[in-house]
Amino acid sequence: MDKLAPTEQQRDIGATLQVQARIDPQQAAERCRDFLCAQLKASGQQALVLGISGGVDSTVAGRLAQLAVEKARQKGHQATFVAMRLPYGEQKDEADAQRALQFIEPDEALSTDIKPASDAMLDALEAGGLMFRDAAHRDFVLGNIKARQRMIAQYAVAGARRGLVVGTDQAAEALMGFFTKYGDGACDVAPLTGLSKRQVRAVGAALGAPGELVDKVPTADLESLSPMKTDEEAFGVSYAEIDDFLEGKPVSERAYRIIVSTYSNTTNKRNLPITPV
Ligand SMILES: Nc1ncnc2c1ncn2[C@@H]1O[C@H](COP(=O)(O)OP(=O)(O)OC[C@H]2O[C@@H]([n+]3cccc(C(=O)O)c3)[C@H](O)[C@@H]2O)[C@@H](O)[C@H]1O
Ligand SMILES: Nc1ncnc2c1ncn2[C@@H]1O[C@H](COP(=O)(O)OP(=O)(O)OP(=O)(O)O)[C@@H](O)[C@H]1O
Ligand SMILES: [Mg+2]
Repeated sequence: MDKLAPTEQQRDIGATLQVQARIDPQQAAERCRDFLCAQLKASGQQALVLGISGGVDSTVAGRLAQLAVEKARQKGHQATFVAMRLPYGEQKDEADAQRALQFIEPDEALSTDIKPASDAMLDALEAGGLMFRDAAHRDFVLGNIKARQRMIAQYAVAGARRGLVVGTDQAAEALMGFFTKYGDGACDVAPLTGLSKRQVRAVGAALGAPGELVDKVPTADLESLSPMKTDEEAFGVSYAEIDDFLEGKPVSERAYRIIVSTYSNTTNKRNLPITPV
């Protein structure tokens, strides 16, 4: 299929999301690690906190966080990385999450099941009169409750340990608005900002992450009725096309149309709350 030459609008969006067409993965890894180390010191906090799902983004951000606290300690600062397993009941890819933890080697690993609290909130909303169109609608709303429950858990630990919550948002998710507002979108530091998905994978490979995690098919895995649903299924375009768009390369007309309209429809998710002044 014919591809469209990159447009000015495409270049503007790539620049807004701070994407570079090419990166040196080793240098990018060092930059992200040093960023986290510097923010820890500048904030006067003593810990980094991050949920580890078994997906590539948290594998990479988690290893960077561990390297950052090790560097901070070398410089004489008190610093700990707390990795959190936050499954909703039993997680289908738990083995990948354990593999990620083995690779990251966090100072500390905590595990909290978010199912009881998530289900209790949905039950209470329904008891209070909230109704849904159908089972799929209810399941989608519960998915965002799960993401926000993980946010609550991470901020509780950050509060308890004088920590900063690390976010895993990268340019592909930012472009598609593919995160839960104030759920996984909420964080204090976001080291993967500006990286396309393939660049995140390249940083993971440079860090020595296991191949099966580096190449793993991305899933938000929030919908109980569609477990392990792939992000690409939800988007209707592939990450390769999203990355090409971000890196200023030609993409198909269909991909261009979907990406630009999704970006436009999710503007509010990348902005601060709307105010009257
Ligand atoms: N125009 C506007 N101006 C200001 N605010 C606006 C707005 N339109 C909606 N809103 C607000 O935004 C809310 C909708 O945003 P939000 O609550 O985020 O919900 P929404 O974008 O509908 O759903 C989140 C999407 O992100 C995906 N996700 C979530 C978490 C993790 C991952 C992953 O990749 O791992 C993916 C998830 O599968 C789902 O497709 C509305 O309920 C409303 O409160
Ligand atoms: N089951 C989980 N346990 C712990 N943290 C989780 C879990 N699910 C999601 N998270 C947190 O939410 C973030 C957003 O999820 P997302 O799916 O975008 O990233 P990922 O799973 O790390 O990578 P990928 O997007 O490739 O699946 C994760 O990076 C992680 O910090
Ligand atoms: Mg995931």
